[in-house]
Amino acid sequence: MLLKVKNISASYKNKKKSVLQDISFTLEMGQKLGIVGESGSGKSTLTRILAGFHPIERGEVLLQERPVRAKVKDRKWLNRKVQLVFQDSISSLDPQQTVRQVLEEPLCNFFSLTKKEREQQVGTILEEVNLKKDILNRKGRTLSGGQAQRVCIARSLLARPEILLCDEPVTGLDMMNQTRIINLLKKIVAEKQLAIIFVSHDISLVLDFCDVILVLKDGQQVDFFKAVEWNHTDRSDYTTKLIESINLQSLVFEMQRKVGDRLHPCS
Ligand SMILES: Nc1ncnc2c1ncn2[C@@H]1O[C@H](COP(=O)(O)OP(=O)(O)OP(=O)(O)O)[C@@H](O)[C@H]1O
Repeated sequence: MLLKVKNISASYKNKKKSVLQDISFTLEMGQKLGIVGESGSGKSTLTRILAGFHPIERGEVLLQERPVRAKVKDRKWLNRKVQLVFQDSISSLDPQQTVRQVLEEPLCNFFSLTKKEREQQVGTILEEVNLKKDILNRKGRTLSGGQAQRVCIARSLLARPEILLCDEPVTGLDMMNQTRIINLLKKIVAEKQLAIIFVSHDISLVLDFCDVILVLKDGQQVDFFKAVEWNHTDRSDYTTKLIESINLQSLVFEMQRKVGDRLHPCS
């Protein structure tokens, strides 16, 4: 078991009620977990907890059996194991840094490598995320949204994380770039030994991309199910409404394609 979240609750100082109540799920290596829910349902709070940025009130989170806590002394350990990719990729890049500096940072922070080894790893990761080498001397603010998101994904992967935590990673990108980033993330999980947690308000995207889905509503877990079992009858009314709200034709097509891919992985 890679990650175990057991009956956690969380709140903010200025809020009377817990903003997350009794959340439980597990995540295995290589799995893609989607967290879906409307605005204010607690998705970002949950991701902050998993990355060790927000404390829990009750319950526990175990990453490879070790408790995840919002403590400074656990910061370095968690920073490498759980890497974050945000929606607003351009503003998560330091405007003063070149892409080369951005990509070398995790290598310097987490590993003892020679300059040549760092250059090799940066070169390899650029190829993996489909970026050309000439991007290395450019600064974050000169990049397009799609390029900036690829740089952020590359930076995260260089830390060799166990979990890539993507919070609305394609929101704000045009359709073409959304598809490219989703395909890139699919390729990454298929090739590397890691798990992805993909946070989105868009259930059709999550059903297409993820293996298991956690649905949140007002801080409560209303469903946790396998994506291929999306049409089972024991879904909550809320999840059923969410699913009904998307274009059913395209969903059936996507699910058939997904099941087909699993049955015939080489075709
Ligand atoms: N820093 C904060 N201080 C106080 N309350 C907060 C804070 N951040 C979030 N909240 C509250 O916690 C609840 C959950 O918010 P959260 O941002 O986790 O939801 P979300 O599902 O990620 O929403 P969105 O999709 O809009 O980002 C909301 O009621 C929100 O108002």
